[in-house]
Amino acid sequence: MTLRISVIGTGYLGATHAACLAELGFDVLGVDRSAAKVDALSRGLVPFHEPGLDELVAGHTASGRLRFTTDLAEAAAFADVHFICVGTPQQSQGTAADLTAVFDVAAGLAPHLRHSTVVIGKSTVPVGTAAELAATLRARLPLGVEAEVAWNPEFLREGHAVQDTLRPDRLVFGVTSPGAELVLREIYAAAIERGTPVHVTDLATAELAKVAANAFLATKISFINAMAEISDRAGADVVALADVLGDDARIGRRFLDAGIGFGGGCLPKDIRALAARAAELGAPSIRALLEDVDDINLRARDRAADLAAAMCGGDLDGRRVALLGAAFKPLSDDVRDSPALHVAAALRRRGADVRVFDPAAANNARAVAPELTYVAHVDAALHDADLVVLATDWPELVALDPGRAGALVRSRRILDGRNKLDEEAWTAAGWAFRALGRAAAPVATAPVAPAPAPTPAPTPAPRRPGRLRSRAAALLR
Ligand SMILES: NC(=O)C1=CN([C@@H]2O[C@H](COP(=O)(O)OP(=O)(O)OC[C@H]3O[C@@H](n4cnc5c(N)ncnc54)[C@H](O)[C@@H]3O)[C@@H](O)[C@H]2O)C=CC1
Ligand SMILES: O=C(O)[C@H]1O[C@H](OP(=O)(O)OP(=O)(O)OC[C@H]2O[C@@H](n3ccc(=O)[nH]c3=O)[C@H](O)[C@@H]2O)[C@H](O)[C@@H](O)[C@@H]1O
Repeated sequence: MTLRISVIGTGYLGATHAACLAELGFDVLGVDRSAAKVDALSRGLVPFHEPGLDELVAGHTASGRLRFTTDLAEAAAFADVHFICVGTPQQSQGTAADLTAVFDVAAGLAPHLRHSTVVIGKSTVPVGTAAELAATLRARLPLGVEAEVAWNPEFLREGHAVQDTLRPDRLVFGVTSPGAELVLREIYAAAIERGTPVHVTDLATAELAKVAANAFLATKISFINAMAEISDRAGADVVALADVLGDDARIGRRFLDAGIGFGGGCLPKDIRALAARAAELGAPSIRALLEDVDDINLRARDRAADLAAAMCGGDLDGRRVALLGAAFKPLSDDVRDSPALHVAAALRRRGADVRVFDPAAANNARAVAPELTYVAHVDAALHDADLVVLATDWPELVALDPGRAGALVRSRRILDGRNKLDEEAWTAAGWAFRALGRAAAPVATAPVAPAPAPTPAPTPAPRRPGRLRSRAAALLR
């Protein structure tokens, strides 16, 4: 018999997870407290932008394998296994995670359960949450019914969510019994058969592995942004530097793109939540590290605003700025803690007339930053601009033609906030080009000590020079 699964919380994570479970052949019921979301999803419509998800949701709602409801009692009656995928945002007062939704779900589900089950947490939570959740469930279960809690953190990236869910690079099963492990192995049988590594851990390790992964990624980005800062001071090029680092297989090139830094619904809140949890647990080292990571990240946004002002002669008042991108990353309409919108707001505060274009995120951006001006086409943003800022590296924005763009603007100035544009092509088309960490050769502020007189090179043993060697020799003569 096919396993019947409920997925509680159908946002970016839950809607994707539910649709992919249906794709894998399970009968799935998605649950959300938002009636509007449930209504849209039930009609086969995905209320956010995620490549490939529309087809899955439309197909499986039509076939009846994927349904949605607002009713936890219906989920309790329907499913053998329940996934918790609700939001765990940053608390409105403070930096810790707000776990209200996770505990509300447990408290709301438990009294309706009529047969023993596994409740699998997928939301990102502070270490220790799963154990507390198990106690919350136990306290509300009907007599004779058992519910085991397992933790199965999710590592998908927005913009690649379907592919990451169907073909994960690793699976983490935080369990307290072999039975829960068996259930998880059945759910992920297709990926396991393909050879996906499975890490079976205790609950705490599973919870912590998730936030550690996000903390490491955030640290990598802030590390390269810190190097961008010193590169600007020293007249070095952070992109070339990242290429050098990236060729070391121990380091790797990914997540070393310097620019206006990381944002989104996860990395920023997850490092803050981990720092807060570390403080509670008396683990000061990770807390100190992550506070610095956060500071460096936010400073990158300010440095972009400073550079924009410097490019306009120090004063943005009355300048028209084309801000390209509003989403926190390309291929997404998510604007949660978006660096692009943060920079846009900073430029506006300095008096600039900012016109924002984004291929998918304008509506969401308008809802959180209604004071900005949004335009429906990139040309409308470029028209008469004194400065262009690339803030989100959407492929179509990275591929903009500098010649065509140059015909639309008032002044050919461009700030590449993502270090993704082809500098040579833009400068060849007459643009003043700047990017964070790629100083147009200022500034060694401290005097550099004079180099010691060279010791004479030993006379080389005579031998026939190769072609390259003789060219070098010619250059040196
Ligand atoms: N967005 C992503 O790429 C990933 C997110 N995560 C984690 O997954 C969790 C969810 O994140 P997102 O999907 O991005 O958030 P989201 O805000 O898009 O979705 C959360 C959903 O939960 C629903 N919800 C809230 N309280 C509820 C309740 N009491 N009962 C039923 N539904 C409720 C909301 O209406 C919303 O639809 C977070 O812990 C996040 O850190 C983990 C990996 C990837
Ligand atoms: O927990 C989560 O929700 C997810 O958070 C991130 O995924 P996501 O937020 O979708 O986006 P990323 O691709 O990680 O990018 C995050 C931010 O970092 C920025 N970034 C990324 C890479 C880089 O080199 N430089 C850089 O500034 C991006 O522009 C973006 O603003 C993680 O990559 C996922 O593994 C994780 O599951």
